[in-house]
Amino acid sequence: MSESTVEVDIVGNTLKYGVDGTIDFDDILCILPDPAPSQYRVLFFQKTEKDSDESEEHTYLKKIDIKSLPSELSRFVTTIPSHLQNAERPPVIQVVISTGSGTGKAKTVFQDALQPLFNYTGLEGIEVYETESAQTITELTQSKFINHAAEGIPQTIILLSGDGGLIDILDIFYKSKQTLKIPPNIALIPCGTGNAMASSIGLRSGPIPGLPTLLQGTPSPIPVFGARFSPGSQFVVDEGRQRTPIESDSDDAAYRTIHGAVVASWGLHAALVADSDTVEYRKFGIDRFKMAANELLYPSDGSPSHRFKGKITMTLRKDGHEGDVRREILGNDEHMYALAAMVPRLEKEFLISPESVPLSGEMRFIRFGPMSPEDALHLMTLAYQGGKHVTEETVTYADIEGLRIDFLEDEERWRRVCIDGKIVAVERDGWMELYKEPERLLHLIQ
Ligand SMILES: Nc1ncnc2c1ncn2[C@@H]1O[C@H](COP(=O)(O)OP(=O)(O)OP(=O)(O)O)[C@@H](O)[C@H]1O
Repeated sequence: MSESTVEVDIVGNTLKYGVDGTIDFDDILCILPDPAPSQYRVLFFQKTEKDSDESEEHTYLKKIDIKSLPSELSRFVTTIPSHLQNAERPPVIQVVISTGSGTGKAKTVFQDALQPLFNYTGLEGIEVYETESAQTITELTQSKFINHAAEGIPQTIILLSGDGGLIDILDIFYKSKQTLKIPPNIALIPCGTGNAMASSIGLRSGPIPGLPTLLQGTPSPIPVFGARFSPGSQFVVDEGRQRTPIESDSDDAAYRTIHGAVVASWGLHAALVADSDTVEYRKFGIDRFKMAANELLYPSDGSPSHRFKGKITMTLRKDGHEGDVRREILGNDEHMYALAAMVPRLEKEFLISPESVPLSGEMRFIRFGPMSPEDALHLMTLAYQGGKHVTEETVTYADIEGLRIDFLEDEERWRRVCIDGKIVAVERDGWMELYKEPERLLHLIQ
């Protein structure tokens, strides 16, 4: 790096270099010590302004090499973590670009920031995969990630996606019959719509969210829940037009299982996620959820919002008895919103479960019954205002060990549930049961 190292000055909270180079401290990703003595590499973000209607705004990762380290910059000095570089047991680094996530920015984020990060840090041999269909991540997990884990090969999977990518991976891991020797490390670069997991572990700030944590975070086990369905239940895919079977993870034909780490819901939440998962709605980014909610609360045919019918049974811990549980059936069979969450946030500002601690393994249940659209919207607004909805009398908020719903609906569209963004249509007279998985097979960099 020596041929192009520059002198720097610190003025306030900015680094000045060259003729008119300026870097705001907030735009510094990290400073890497160079193998050469007294040299450092500053990695920083630089935004290009949108100069015409056609061109998109980009945030690029750039670098300068500097001759000395002013003390004001010492807090940025970072060494490459062992989940990216390890002389003794080099990890396989795999990047997955989910081209269908969010509003389709994942590839741009990779080209503008992640690829330069690899170049500037000298990380080589990175395997990069782009999704070509909704099955790509599942196929990659079956053909690559599971085998590495079974062979004891350390691996880091960098996911440029929403929650969907994480869920595709974990479902295959939890259904695998292989003995898994080493959990993969998963790093999230949130590129989805809700990005519930990334929002919950605090990855949603900075010019490229997730990138600082990739460099400075450490792995933690991911708690996972299982959702068992009565055997005729199916995935809803292709904008609601098709149904696909749920792979069974056991020889037991009595149920089907899906795994998740974020949320299982029925009622308003599941219906709005399902209805808004179309190419048309996806163009609106995060607003697609509010638009679909509006249509459900104020149906355009003038009918009242739906009263979802089903019997809900909560499994609760008995006070003071570790491991002992009791079951409680809700007194009312009509519902508007029923949701179990393993994380506090479903979007950056949507705090559905303020008492949830991310990655703690707790599961919380949030439910309210049929009410006017205005009152329902008020509760949703409170959720955006620091999760205040949970103190309202109309809301049930409970720390649960499990949950069962027996659906009492004739029409399929009211039997749709959402598991971490995936939609399942439960069969008529069918049921869903949620439970906490005892094992932790994957690690998340946080
Ligand atoms: N090239 C592709 N063709 C078809 N489907 C794709 C493609 N790439 C990704 N997908 C699918 O698009 C969906 C995107 O899900 P993902 O969770 O990553 O984003 P999101 O739904 O926008 O965000 P979130 O779940 O955080 O709200 C997934 O079901 C994924 O399998």
